Amino acid sequence: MSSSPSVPENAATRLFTSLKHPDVVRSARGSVPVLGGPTGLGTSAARALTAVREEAVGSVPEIGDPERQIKGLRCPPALRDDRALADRVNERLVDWAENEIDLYDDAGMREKLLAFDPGRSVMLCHPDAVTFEHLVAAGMLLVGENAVDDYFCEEEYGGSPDGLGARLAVAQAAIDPAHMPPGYARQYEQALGEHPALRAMRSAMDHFERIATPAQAQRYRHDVANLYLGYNAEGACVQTGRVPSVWEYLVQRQFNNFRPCLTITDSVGGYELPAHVYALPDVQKATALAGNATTILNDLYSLRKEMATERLHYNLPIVIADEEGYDIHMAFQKAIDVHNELVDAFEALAAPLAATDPVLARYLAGLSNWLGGNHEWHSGLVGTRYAVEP
Ligand SMILES: CC(C)=CCC/C(C)=C(\C)COP(=O)(O)OP(=O)(O)O
Ligand SMILES: [Mg+2]
Repeated sequence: MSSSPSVPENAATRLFTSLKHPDVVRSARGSVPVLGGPTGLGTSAARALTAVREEAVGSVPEIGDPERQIKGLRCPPALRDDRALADRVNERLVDWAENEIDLYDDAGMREKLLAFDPGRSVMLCHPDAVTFEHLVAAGMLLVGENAVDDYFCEEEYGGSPDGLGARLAVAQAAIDPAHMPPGYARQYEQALGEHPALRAMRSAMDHFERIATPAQAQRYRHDVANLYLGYNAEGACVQTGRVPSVWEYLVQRQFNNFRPCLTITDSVGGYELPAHVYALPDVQKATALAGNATTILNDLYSLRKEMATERLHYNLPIVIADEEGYDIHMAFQKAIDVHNELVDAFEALAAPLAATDPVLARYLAGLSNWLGGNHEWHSGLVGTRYAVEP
């Protein structure tokens, strides 16, 4: 059964409401809208996008606990918080992971998944999700992506940098079918069915393809291939014990990035940013800036957890400390500045871009929503998974 989640009234939802033009807001399976030049809607979209940060805090004051947030971090506010909706999504995801995927073979699977709280992540990051099923599809991808990380990259479930590239190529083939003669194809099919992370990604992709157009599904595959390129870069650093320079780390982190989660915003919202608009250099730049900001935010919130491990700590403050000779506290402050510069650059670019095209305005607001939602999700896990100080 599906139902439309409630979305609080604020700057971003006014933006979405103002964009409900029949030519631009269609079901994800509908035809691609033809885009015109700048419109009156576009101009108001740009104003509303800029206003998301300034106005929405006032209209949704109950979201976010300053005590759990990193001081000095500038980020758009989350636009809604609906624990009951998050729980419903979690329930579906746990049922899927336990009964369809058999995701983790240890006894604590349910607790592990609930502690990770993927339902709250997608509820917060996609306040304009068009139906409950769209949120579930986003949640399955999130769980699958983390399963690949757990099983193939991290040590907890046998992951390691050794041989990582070969395993990630097969992981990509779980969402991007390989084509070969039938005799070999049977072995490939069997391999996909035998590994929990591969089963998860394949099933999640099936669900996603029900809410996405072929171009949106292909966008996702491309972003995940880049994610795996980034996992390989991290694996190489861990394997050789080499701390990259700051610029090189930022290059690697642009691939090893939350980007695949952000760029499904239109699919989850039930509309499509056309491929030729998505491909524009400034749209790519805005998307990268948003993805980089929200990924560096993860570095800040997860620093303490990551410093507690034995392996090389792949994290911006660590890299800054190594390059600049700072102590970790100074490096943490500098990494906050990097995050804030990325957010500012995203917003400075997004506002004029939004004025050019109402569908693009909605997509950019969706990226902004993801930044705010992801910040709230991370700070909500402070005390369990994350911390506010190094
Ligand atoms: C969900 C997804 C697409 C993740 C890809 C990128 C990624 C693994 C992160 C941005 C988070 O990195 P990290 O491994 O540091 O995660 P935790 O800090 O352990 O949550
Ligand atoms: Mg981290």
